[in-house]
Formats: sequence, C-alpha cells, structure tokens
Amino acid sequence: MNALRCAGLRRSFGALAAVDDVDLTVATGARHALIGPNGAGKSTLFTLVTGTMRADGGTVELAGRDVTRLSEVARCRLGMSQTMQHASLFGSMSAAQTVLLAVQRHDGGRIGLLPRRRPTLRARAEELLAEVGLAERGDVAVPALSHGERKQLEVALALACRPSLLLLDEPAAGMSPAESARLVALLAALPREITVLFVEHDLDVVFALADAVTVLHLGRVLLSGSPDEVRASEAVREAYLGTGRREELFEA
Ligand SMILES: Nc1ncnc2c1ncn2[C@@H]1O[C@H](COP(=O)(O)OP(=O)(O)OP(=O)(O)O)[C@@H](O)[C@H]1O
Repeated sequence: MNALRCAGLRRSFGALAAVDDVDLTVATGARHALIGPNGAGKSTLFTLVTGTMRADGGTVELAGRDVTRLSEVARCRLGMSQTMQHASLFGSMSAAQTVLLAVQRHDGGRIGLLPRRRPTLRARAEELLAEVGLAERGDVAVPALSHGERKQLEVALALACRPSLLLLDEPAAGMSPAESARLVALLAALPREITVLFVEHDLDVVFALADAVTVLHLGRVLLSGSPDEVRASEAVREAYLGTGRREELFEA
C-alpha cells in the first residue's frame, strides 16, 4: 500500500491553475522529493496534501484511506505530520522543554499525567532530541540555537506525533552546507516506517536524500521517477532554465 496517493488534485487562484490535475503517489518508506522551478505549485500542492488548504477537486488518500474531506488536525491524528514553526519555538524554553511539551501533548493524554509517568515522557523527549542530533543541546534556550538546530528541533516536534508520513516544506532553507549535510543525515537515518515527502529547492539535498522525485512545472507533473531519471531528463532541464515550450515539455 502507498503512504500517500493524490489523484486529480486541482486548485486555482482566479484564472491561475496553481495545481492542475496532479497525480502523486508516494510509496511507503520512500524519501520522496517534490521539486520544480519557482511558482511551479509545490507549496500549493503541499497545503492540499496537509489539508491546510482545500482542493477545488481531486482526492487525497493516506495509507489507503480517503482523507480529502478531513481537516488538517484530523489528518494529523491519522499519522500525517508536518514541520512548522511552532510558536513555542520562539519562547525562552529550552530545546528539551519544548520537545517535552510536544510529547506531553501527544502522549500525555494516553498515558496520563501522573507524576510517576513523567519519566516516561521525559525519556521519550530525550530519545527524540537524540534522534535529531540535539542530545547535547537539550538545555540550550531555543533562541540561542543556530538556525540549523532550530530546524532539527522542528523535526523532533513533528516526530513527537509518531507520524507515518512526515511532510517537510523546504527543510534546508537558509542552511549552511554543513547544516544541510547534518539534516540530510538525520532524515536518512529515520526509521523506514516513517515515509518522508519533502519540498526542497536545494538540489544537492534532493539528490542526497530522495529515492523518488516528482517534478512540478506550471502546476502540472512534468515527471515522476527515480533521481537518475530526473537528472537525465531534458524536459526537466528546460523547465528549470525556462527554455522549454509548455506543449513540448508536457508531451514527454
Ligand atoms: N494565495 C494565493 N493567491 C494567489 N496566487 C497564489 C496564491 N498562492 C500561490 N499562488 C500562485 O500560484 C502559483 C504557484 O505557487 P506556489 O507557491 O505553489 O509555487 P511554488 O512551486 O511553491 O513556488 P516557490 O518555489 O517560488 O515557493 C504561483 O504563480 C503563485 O503566484
């Protein structure tokens, strides 16, 4: 079964078809990249998948279940988790406290908040910090973390929901090469039970991490295939360079 299957997704803004009849299948366990030139429709498609924005048409299935009409929160409960800039990230809490709060929000209800349960939650928070490479940075106040470390923390917060599908919107944006290398390593090391779909501009990150790539252009899928197929595609090159004529590009 696929982790995610979108069929015929559409979303327009006035006369502009930002997402135009898009089919997208993400295999379970994949590290699937969504790429394309500026304005291709990546962010819009992303918000249709998460449920942040409603589609004009088409369907979204999460692990075989139709979630098209479900809210973002309901999709999250079913295992879809996205990184976002949590307001709490900008407070004065430490990295460890921030993750503990996210763990409490998710696991707290289930196992109760009895004092004797707290060590379990704390252990889970520590495990998450370690998973994103911040084991030694737990005591640091969030504002004192580097940009890259804050991004790592965002991944820990998304993982606190125990997702089956992790959605990342430009995880490497604004990162130094060293920071993106660290991010790639941590995402590559996530257990395969967690499928990852990510939008990314940095093609070094894409090709270091992805085992499947979908290229969007002008709101449509130009190509979906292996990284090698995408790298070798003349149509993809033309789309990025802005030299291809629309009707010729989509013929391929
Ligand atoms: N809320 C909106 N209202 C009007 N037009 C929008 C809106 N959101 C996106 N668009 C337009 O839809 C098209 C697709 O935008 P989108 O942000 O999805 O592309 P993108 O591939 O994520 O681009 P980028 O790589 O530059 O972030 C663009 O032409 C954009 O101007």
